[in-house]
Amino acid sequence: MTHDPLPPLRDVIARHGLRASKALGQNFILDLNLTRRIARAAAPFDACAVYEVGPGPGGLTRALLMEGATRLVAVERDSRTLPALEEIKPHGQTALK
Ligand SMILES: C[S@@+](CC[C@H](N)C(=O)[O-])C[C@H]1O[C@@H](n2cnc3c(N)ncnc32)[C@H](O)[C@@H]1O
Repeated sequence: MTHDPLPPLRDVIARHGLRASKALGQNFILDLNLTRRIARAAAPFDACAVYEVGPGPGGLTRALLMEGATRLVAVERDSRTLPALEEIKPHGQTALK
């Protein structure tokens, strides 16, 4: 996906009642321009499997998909974020653990 077809991350976070937990070191990046810059710094993803540790609600995950990651495995310890991550799943070959 080259554009973001998903609702704004801020809305997704609100809809799922997510709050960043200090105990889990959480800090969710809402700025898609910033997450895309981060993802671009790691690109290109041709023929790569991308492993993302700690996607939270998926801000960087979306950006990785938009910048060309087609095989993405995201591992998150906070199960509260899984419903938000599930919304991203149909937009890439994404595995959630
Ligand atoms: C700073 S937040 C990053 C959030 C996200 N990447 C973003 O784009 O905003 C770090 C994330 O790592 C997760 N985390 C912390 N320890 C972890 C672990 N051992 N395995 C998987 N996820 C972990 C936290 O629950 C949190 O969601």
